[in-house]
Amino acid sequence: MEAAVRTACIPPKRDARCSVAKTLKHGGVSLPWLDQSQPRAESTLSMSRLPVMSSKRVLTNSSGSENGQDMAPAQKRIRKDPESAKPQAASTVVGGRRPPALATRAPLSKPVRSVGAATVAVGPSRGVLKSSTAAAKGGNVKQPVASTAPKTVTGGGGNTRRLPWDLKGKVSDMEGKIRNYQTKFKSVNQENEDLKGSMVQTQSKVGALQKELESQRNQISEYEEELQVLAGVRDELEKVSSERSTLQREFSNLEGKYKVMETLRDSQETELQTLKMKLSVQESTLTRVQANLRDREEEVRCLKETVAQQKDELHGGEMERRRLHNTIQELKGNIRVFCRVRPLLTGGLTKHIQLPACDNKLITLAKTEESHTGKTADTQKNYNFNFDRVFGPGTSQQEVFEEISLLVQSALDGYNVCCFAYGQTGSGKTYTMEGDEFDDARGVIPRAVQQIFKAAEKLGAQGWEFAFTASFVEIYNETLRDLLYTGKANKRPEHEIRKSTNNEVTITNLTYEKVANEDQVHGLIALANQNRSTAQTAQNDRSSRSHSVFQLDIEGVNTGRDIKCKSTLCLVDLAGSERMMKSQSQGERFKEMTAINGSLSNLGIVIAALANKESYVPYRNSKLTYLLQGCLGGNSKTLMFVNIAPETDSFGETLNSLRFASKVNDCVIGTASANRK
Ligand SMILES: Nc1ncnc2c1ncn2[C@@H]1O[C@H](COP(=O)(O)OP(=O)(O)OP(=O)(O)O)[C@@H](O)[C@H]1O
Repeated sequence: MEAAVRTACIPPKRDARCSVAKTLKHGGVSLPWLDQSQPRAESTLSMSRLPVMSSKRVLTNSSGSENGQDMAPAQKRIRKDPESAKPQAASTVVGGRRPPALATRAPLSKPVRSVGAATVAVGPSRGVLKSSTAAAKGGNVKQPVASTAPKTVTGGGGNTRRLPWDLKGKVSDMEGKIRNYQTKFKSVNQENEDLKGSMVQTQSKVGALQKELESQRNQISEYEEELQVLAGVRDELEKVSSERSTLQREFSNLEGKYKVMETLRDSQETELQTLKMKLSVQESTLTRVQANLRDREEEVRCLKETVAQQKDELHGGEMERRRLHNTIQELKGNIRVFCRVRPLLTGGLTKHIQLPACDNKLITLAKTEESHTGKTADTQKNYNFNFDRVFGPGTSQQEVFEEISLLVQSALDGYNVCCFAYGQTGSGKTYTMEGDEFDDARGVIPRAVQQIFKAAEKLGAQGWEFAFTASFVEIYNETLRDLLYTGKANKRPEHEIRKSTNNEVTITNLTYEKVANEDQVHGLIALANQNRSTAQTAQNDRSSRSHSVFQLDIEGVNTGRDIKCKSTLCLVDLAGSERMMKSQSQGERFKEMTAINGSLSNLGIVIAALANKESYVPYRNSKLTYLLQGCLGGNSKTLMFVNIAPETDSFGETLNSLRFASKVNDCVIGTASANRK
């Protein structure tokens, strides 16, 4: 019933406000909260209810939710900017648009009718509603409703209305309402003050909270910094941890190695012990050996003394050998002649000639002479020649060399030695001097060279050192030609024989090749043969018409005994000695034969002059004698091979050669003396 009365007394908000305003204007009563000229009162009213409504209700409607979370942002906005919230609320009310909105939104929360007359004043705020309700409960709201009951008319819907004429009643109602509103206004003001107070408190709390928040933020930033530091520390720790694990792995590896090393050390210690034992055994052995060694050293010292004595004796023996050797050579004569008969090459013997009878030193050349008259029998004429040695046709190269090897030995003892082969063309001069390349057929030159180097090596043990220089020269038509020349043919130099102040004969521009062994000499002989064959191609059979002279200069030094020796081994293959008449030479050949015969007859003249001890020896009459001057003089040992051919048609030349050789053989060229210092 009371609710019904309250509902009847409360008009729709807008209508009621307008009707009250009209009534008051008409009645001359001034209501400050309705007057447009009193914005302060309305503003105050608005502040008391609208901010709450606008913040809470609007948020509720817009989101459709009333929970605290949705409200929180709005509340925060109000707290942050409370001043800005006031005009908003005020403008909402002043614009006069808020009430319809409230009326429209009212059904979303609670039915308007349940609020009763307090709906306009309270609005949707629960706090205000509670206050209004509390005010109503206080009895202020209910008062004007019951006093005019007799003068009200109840409509079909149950509402009570005053009769139109009951103005007093209406005024009374309005006054009741005014009182009611004033009471509400007061309570709202009070509530507003309370809210202000609480807002100030809240603001101070907010400030405190902000400070606290700031300090919290600072602390957070400190914590963050600390966190960063700690993150760094954590990284460091992680690094250290990984390093630690690496170190642990290395450590475990090292442990493994250490164990292996320990095992190795143990085995080596064992080995060391064994070695120590062996060492002690060895040391005792060494002591014994050292004692033995001292004994042996003493023995060696004694032996060395003996060796030295024996060396002295050997040297004395060597000197004695040389002296005796020289004596023998002197007894044999310083110029000796060997005759060698070449074997028959082609045909057999004719009935008119016999092979020369050879008997060591005798050769008999026999010739059967036919009786021209026919009355007497054919007569045989023998030509006997004595030489130092006669080699028959069957004599080997080795046998021939054995006879002259003593002479070759003299070259190492410091004597000049000259060996030359004389004879007609084809009699075997080259065969005797050079021979064939096969071992058995090797001639005097290769065998002499071999002997020289072997003997030099043996003498090396007695302190001798030898140096050898080889040269090979050809004399053709009284012209010298270097057989060891290796340059261009058109640039061959000319050569002259020179004699130094110490009577040494040299040839200008000649190749003097230092040789140290037998093979090198063989190489030079091969080169000389090549040079001779080249010349021979240009001029047929030239070698037969030229003299070839191989010279080996020997220098020996015995430093220990301060002895030096110097000598020349001269080996000569003479040109063919056939007579000019037989050859019936003409032109170039005549010139050749003239040169050959001139040099060969001059050789005979020189030998004869030496034999006769003539004051003048015509060495310079031919290149051959000039070149061989050192080897033909008093300080030399000379050997002449006279080579003869056994054929019938060579009889005359053979006889001629034997006669020439016989003259040489009769010469006694004085006593040779060794060239020693
Ligand atoms: N003792 C010998 N035993 C075998 N063969 C020989 C003997 N002597 C010479 N001959 C041979 O006789 C030939 C002529 O000999 P060689 O050429 O030595 O004569 P040469 O006197 O040097 O002639 P040239 O004056 O023309 O040089 C050669 O074929 C050679 O091999």
